[in-house]
Amino acid sequence: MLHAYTGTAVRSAERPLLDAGKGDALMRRAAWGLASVVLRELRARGPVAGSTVAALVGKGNNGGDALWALSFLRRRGADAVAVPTGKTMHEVGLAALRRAGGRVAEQVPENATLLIDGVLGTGARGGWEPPLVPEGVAVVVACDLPSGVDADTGHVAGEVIPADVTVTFGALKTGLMVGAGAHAAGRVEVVDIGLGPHLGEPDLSSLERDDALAVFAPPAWDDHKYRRGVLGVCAGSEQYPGASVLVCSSAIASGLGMVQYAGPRRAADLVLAAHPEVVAGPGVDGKAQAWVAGPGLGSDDDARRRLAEVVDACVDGGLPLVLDASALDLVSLEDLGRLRSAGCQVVLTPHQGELLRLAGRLVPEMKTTFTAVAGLDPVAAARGMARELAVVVLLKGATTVCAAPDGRTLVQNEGGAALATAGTGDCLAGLVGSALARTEHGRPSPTVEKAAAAAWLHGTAGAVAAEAGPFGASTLPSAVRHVLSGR
Ligand SMILES: NC(=O)C1=CN([C@@H]2O[C@H](COP(=O)(O)OP(=O)(O)OC[C@H]3O[C@@H](n4cnc5c(N)ncnc54)[C@H](OP(=O)(O)O)[C@@H]3O)[C@@H](O)[C@H]2O)[C@@H](O)CC1
Ligand SMILES: Nc1ncnc2c1ncn2[C@@H]1O[C@H](COP(=O)(O)OP(=O)(O)O)[C@@H](O)[C@H]1O
Repeated sequence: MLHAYTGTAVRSAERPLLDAGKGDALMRRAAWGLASVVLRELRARGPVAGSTVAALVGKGNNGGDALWALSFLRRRGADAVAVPTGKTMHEVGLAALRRAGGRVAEQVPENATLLIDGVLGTGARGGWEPPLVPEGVAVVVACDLPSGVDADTGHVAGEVIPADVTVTFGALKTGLMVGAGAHAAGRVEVVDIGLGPHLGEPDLSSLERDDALAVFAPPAWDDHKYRRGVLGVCAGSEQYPGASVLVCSSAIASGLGMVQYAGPRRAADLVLAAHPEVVAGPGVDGKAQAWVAGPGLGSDDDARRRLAEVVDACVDGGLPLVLDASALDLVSLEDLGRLRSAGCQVVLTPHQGELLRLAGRLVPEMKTTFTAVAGLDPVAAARGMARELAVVVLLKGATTVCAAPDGRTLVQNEGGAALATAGTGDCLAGLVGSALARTEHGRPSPTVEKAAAAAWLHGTAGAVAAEAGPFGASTLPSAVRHVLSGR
């Protein structure tokens, strides 16, 4: 599991070391880490001696890191060129560069093969306008953060130079894990500068492969179908029958004992045609150990009745429930209160539009806040909703944010924009349901972690599917099987 800290927290962690007079040592350690990554990138492309490395240098400490890194690179024989973006540069760093034989230029030289972005780090406020990067630059390495990324949220207020690699100091920053910041950062490498004892609790985390696969573990040798997990699916309608197939297919592909479908004839027939193993009927009676409700349900009286039936079944059995799509427009505060009282784990899986509608209906006093933060700070939006409604919220988007009522938050970035196609959210709902329905043989995982594991599997399957070209949601379940087969 990866852990990230806000830029603010990292700055506070640096404070005792700065107060102890260790600022210069910290900077040199950070810069040496940056130079090491740059050397590796250069060596992968040819000899270091004789190559030209340029750095865009801001006036703060981020620029100081870049200047020191250039000085180390100059001593390895590279032509090291600082390009200031303001009137001043970090004095000690500049002196080090000059001592090493580096130079200062007004523009990035046309023959530069590698560019260090050392303009803004954790001290950035608002946006900036980067200069044009010459075409010959083969690699961009960001110093601490791509300049202009908000280290606390990942929001990019202005423009950004997309990095191939970001070398970040002290700890992963939240801004490198969320939204535009995660997208601009490229591959992220962390350089330890000794902040560990001062960092405290992480702001958020992200599941890695093994964490997610532990949730979707294979059955135990003596499992039977009911012990592996039975998922109830209340999805699809006469108008949107396909959603029922997508939810059931992805759940089956993730490895469950049984999928039970509750819905109208036309949708049930489609499900059975695709998966004769599904147990289908009009109502909720059966052996489900968790339910997914919502995809393709519609908004008519029948949808209301069907959702009410599932909520009753979950309340009666204390069963976990995933509410997605139409169900997010239908569920009431009273429903959520009853589920909570019955001890049910509840996961809401809105995209941004659904989150805003949900806020408007259920927490009108918070609507303005949610509208303000939803786009630029999805973590705050998901956390706010999870806290207000006392449920786990999985907020979909380029970064999927899973937040628990106590604030614990996991973010996943595995999928790409190829996932932005109708019905992939239905597949995700099936995977979240599967994570909640399955019997845990090892250490029990908190609900928020199960939701994040489903997001990891969904995103990774999306990436696998995209390798073969554009795809539709019905392709995802086979990619889910592919991912799980590579355990
Ligand atoms: N502390 C340490 O010992 C260590 C710190 N480390 C490094 O320091 C970095 C933080 O350094 P920092 O605090 O100097 O801030 P930094 O990100 O360089 O930028 C602030 C400068 O830019 C300016 N500015 C702000 N926004 C702007 C905008 N939109 N457009 C244009 N200008 C803008 C702002 O000027 P102002 O507007 O305030 O006059 C200020 O001068 C951190 O990311 C890491 O790389 C490592 O070496 C480890 C040890
Ligand atoms: N730009 C993107 N990058 C990565 N994933 C995305 C992007 N856009 C959408 N997704 C993912 O695609 C899925 C879409 O879900 P949703 O909007 O509910 O679709 P539907 O309701 O049609 O099934 C979500 O899992 C979301 O996180």
